[in-house]
Amino acid sequence: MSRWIQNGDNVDITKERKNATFNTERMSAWIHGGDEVLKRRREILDYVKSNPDFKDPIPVEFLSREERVSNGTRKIVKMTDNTDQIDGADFFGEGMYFQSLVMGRDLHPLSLHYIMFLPTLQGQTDDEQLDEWLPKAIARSIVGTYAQTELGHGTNLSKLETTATYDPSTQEFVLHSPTITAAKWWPGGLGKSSNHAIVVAQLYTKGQCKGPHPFIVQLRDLETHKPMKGVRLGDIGPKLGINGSDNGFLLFDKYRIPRKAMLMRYSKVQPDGTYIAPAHSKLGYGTMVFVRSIMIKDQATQLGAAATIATRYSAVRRQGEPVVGNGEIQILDYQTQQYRVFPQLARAFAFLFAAYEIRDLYLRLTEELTHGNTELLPEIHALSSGLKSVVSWDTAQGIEQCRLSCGGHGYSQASAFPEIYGYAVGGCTYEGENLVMLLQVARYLVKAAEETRKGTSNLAEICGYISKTGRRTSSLTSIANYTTDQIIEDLEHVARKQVFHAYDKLKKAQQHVKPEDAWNQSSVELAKASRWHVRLYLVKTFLKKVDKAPEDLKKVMIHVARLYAFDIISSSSGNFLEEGYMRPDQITEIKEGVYECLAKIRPVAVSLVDSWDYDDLELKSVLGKRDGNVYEALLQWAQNSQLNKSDVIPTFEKYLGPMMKDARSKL
Ligand SMILES: CCCCCCCCCCCCCCCCCCCCC/C=C/C(=O)SCCNC(=O)CCNC(=O)[C@H](O)C(C)(C)COP(=O)(O)OP(=O)(O)OC[C@H]1O[C@@H](n2cnc3c(N)ncnc32)[C@H](O)[C@@H]1OP(=O)(O)O
Ligand SMILES: Cc1cc2nc3c(=O)[nH]c(=O)nc-3n(C[C@H](O)[C@H](O)[C@H](O)COP(=O)(O)OP(=O)(O)OC[C@H]3O[C@@H](n4cnc5c(N)ncnc54)[C@H](O)[C@@H]3O)c2cc1C
Repeated sequence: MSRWIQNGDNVDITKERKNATFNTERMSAWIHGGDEVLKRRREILDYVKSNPDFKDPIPVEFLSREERVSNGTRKIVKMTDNTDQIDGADFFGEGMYFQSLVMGRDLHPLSLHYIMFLPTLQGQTDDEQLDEWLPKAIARSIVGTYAQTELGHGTNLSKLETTATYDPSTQEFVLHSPTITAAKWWPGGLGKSSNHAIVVAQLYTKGQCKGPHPFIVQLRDLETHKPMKGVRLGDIGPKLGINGSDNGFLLFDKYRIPRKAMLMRYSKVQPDGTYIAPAHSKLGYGTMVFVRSIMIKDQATQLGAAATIATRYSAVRRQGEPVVGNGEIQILDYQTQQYRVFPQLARAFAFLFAAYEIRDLYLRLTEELTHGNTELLPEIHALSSGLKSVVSWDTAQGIEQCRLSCGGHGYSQASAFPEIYGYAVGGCTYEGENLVMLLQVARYLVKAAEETRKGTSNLAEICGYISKTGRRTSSLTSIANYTTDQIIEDLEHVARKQVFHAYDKLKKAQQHVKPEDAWNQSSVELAKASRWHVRLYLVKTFLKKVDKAPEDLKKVMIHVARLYAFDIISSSSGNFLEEGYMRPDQITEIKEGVYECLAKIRPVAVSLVDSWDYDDLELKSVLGKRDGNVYEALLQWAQNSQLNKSDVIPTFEKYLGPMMKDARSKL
């Protein structure tokens, strides 16, 4: 039974909760990593709810840009005054939850300080630099961002234009933006809030360019907060989402910084200008790998929120009367509605469980790097890049499906969908544009294919399927007997086939054209191979997690996990039918499997979304309210509109009034 049934809740949603075949508390604990984690979430929630400093004056949708930045800044300062309320070391868990409750989806002027500035200091400084900068950054006596992208270059770091030229006579670097396209553009919090930044610039020493390197740079005076001489910066204006964040631009005019401003854990420049290269050329990209890994949980949380809103609303919304006279039915009863919403819920779970895996892998990498071992780097780069791309894309599409499933009310900002979408879809672009990152995965897969073809393969577990000899036809007989192993075998077949298809295309093209043209001409197929590789990983991870679940939870979650897999197969049936691997009747079976899963999930859908443990404070959606009383809440929400401050607005007196008066006088 759910703990959420209260007097005054909408009757339909109450009835749904009574249908639960499992304990939502147990399910929540399983989803979030155990009873203790759940208990801590509740404590953090209670703390946030009880603190008036974290309240918004009105829903943020009604605030202007300046008010959003100001309100966000006020809250994040209060929030970070109170980090003793959470386990600071558990950024992925308690940190992200705390900030999500307090800050919502607007981001804020300290986002980059915590997500990239601090992690770069931790990951890229030598001991002396760490001692100098980390305490200041933790104490927030300085606020920093991560300034890498430029107007002219985002993806291709090797062509960044900002230069850092070493001058041994003064032991300083001279930072310079030689062109307009060299202007740093996008960094969060850069416009008006940060007084420091990690600036990624082309390092020149002894007349040679050594490629992009990170520097810690003071941008504003610590007392007046005015830009330093030689530094020009500002806000880049409103965006599709995250308008509480002052993303900014930055130009340098021969701005001098000390030699020790170059972060020297891996690469070094000695006082005489001698350059010492890092053990692995991509170690300097470590913070991006970190963010790509934490993004997976963030995206899963956004898609889970969208699915929760759509499911709860679909339980209380009644529309259509299939049997005339029997009254309108809950829209959740329509199979088409279930087909639209439940796969999004299944995806959100798949992404969350993958997020746990990538977190563990990232922690292993950090540990290995402390021993100077970089072996895991290519694997985690490929996996985090691939997950980031597939997850953020599916999340954006999924949020939109959830929005559409709520009809007209989904289009209102009251639903929270515009906020959720605007926030989450940025993830398709930042930390590496999705297609570019898929092509990074492809480089890894091409190597695995090459190894396999040479017969010398000793592949990492994650791409072990590439060297397997699979079946020529699917062993699926009936959906009821379709086992986890068979599902994985079938997905492995398609992933492997696409990897070799792309690989062979590339090799063939290489015989006729230059390597870069061959790559370009094969890139659509290569990106497809990457997507299949990631989907396979997601399905495996999800099924593995459910396999280990306690029996009472497994009974429910198995349908969700199978829906995730069947939805992938049925919506790409062409790939499975190719060369007769599957027969049309097998695809029909899988489609029936989808419908069966929808029917199994239907009665417990509300309880399943309750198990995600979103509080109304976190959802920030009128449609997704736990009590289901959406109509009263919509009417109340609309009262916040600035236009409702008076019955007759000045614009009427100015334009519409005279127009109508004039027309009346002519009749
Ligand atoms: C405790 C207190 C708590 C307080 C709480 C506060 C709470 C704070 C808030 C928390 C909120 C949580 C929510 C989190 C998510 C939301 C975040 C939103 C913020 C968004 C911020 C965005 C920032 C940015 O976007 S920064 C800019 C990012 N830019 C990019 O990603 C650029 C993409 N380009 C690249 O990465 C590269 O250029 C690349 C990889 C495309 C090509 O690089 P290259 O150097 O040209 O290399 P290439 O020749 O292609 O390849 C050579 C070789 O190297 C391999 N490679 C490349 N990269 C890596 C790597 N990183 N690691 C390992 N190997 C790598 C590549 O694969 C090649 O290998 P081979 O094939 O073997 O040759
Ligand atoms: C919300 C948001 C927040 C951000 N925050 C920060 C920040 O804090 N700090 C920071 O430094 N940056 C930040 N960025 C910038 C972000 O990292 C870049 O936008 C991103 O890396 C993509 O680079 P780009 O914009 O130059 O796109 P481009 O690289 O110009 O991409 C444009 C198109 O070209 C394609 N393309 C490019 N290269 C290739 C290739 N090699 N092969 C095939 N196709 C290619 C892409 O797929 C894409 O379709 C942020 C961006 C956003 C949207």
